[in-house]
Amino acid sequence: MTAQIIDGLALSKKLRASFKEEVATLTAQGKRPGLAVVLVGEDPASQVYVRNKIKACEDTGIHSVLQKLEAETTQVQLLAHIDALNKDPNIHGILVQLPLPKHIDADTVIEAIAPEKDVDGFHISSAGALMTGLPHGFWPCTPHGCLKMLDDIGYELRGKHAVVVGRSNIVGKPMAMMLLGRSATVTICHSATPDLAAMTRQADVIVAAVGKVNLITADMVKPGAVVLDVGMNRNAEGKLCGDVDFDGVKEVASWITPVPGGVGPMTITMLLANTIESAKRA
Ligand SMILES: Nc1nc2c(c(=O)[nH]1)N[C@@H](CN(C=O)c1ccc(C(=O)N[C@@H](CCC(=O)O)C(=O)O)cc1)CN2
Repeated sequence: MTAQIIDGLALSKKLRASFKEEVATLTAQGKRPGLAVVLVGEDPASQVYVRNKIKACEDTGIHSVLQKLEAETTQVQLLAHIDALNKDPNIHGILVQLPLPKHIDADTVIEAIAPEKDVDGFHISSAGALMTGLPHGFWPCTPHGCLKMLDDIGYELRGKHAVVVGRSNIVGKPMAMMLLGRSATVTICHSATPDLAAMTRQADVIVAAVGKVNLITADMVKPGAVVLDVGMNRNAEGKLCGDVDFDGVKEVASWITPVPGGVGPMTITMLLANTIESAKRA
């Protein structure tokens, strides 16, 4: 079996076209969605992601503001920027690009964002809403993008076994909650899981979100499983790749996401969706 590709670029294009129409309608009603992106320092990958986010806003008609702060910015200064954005009526979403420089505590910064503008879905209020199934807050963009991809291929999660590899607050934990919300049986694996392959071999759906090249190989995948690759790594040749050995696993899986062109673009697409939703709620 050769897996079918879940094309995150194509799905993003389709969704963003519908967002463009929605934004035009909101703008005509005087409710143009606005996103503020805050980047501290000069991490090269973060610069690319931030640029892509601003470009996606421009393409969709969303008002965007990029605040580039130098790496030496203090936590107090950053918190003052966030406070100003919290009070800005033209801004419906605030995003602080991660990772932050080591002298800044990311948790403190995330908690300073007004929950109603937390379009990254990282605030404790959004996390609590996801955990309890309440309809306020926002869902984190990367796992939400994964769920959208499963919906797009018409995959029914109810009763399926999903194995999430990775337990970060950004991907692993919220992904597990979203899958649970769809009545999947969910296993979360991490660095202390003794036999990862024994777990993944039982999975109907694997979400790999660790940041390790070739962590998931063909022998670890049940024939016909759906494999979503959230990893964003560089291999020994400097080529962008995920956590999954794509060439091997595609011969076993039924569906698979590529890197690049899979989950990554969907992260930005769901950020746009959250920003629009925030403007609608305002
Ligand atoms: N505040 C946030 N920080 C970070 C998040 C986040 O959701 N919010 N996630 C990641 C980085 N990220 C978004 O910020 C992100 C990563 C990758 C992509 C993407 O489209 N990747 C492309 C390849 C891009 C390239 O050529 O380098 C792909 O997979 O096709 C988008 C967003 C950590 N920080």
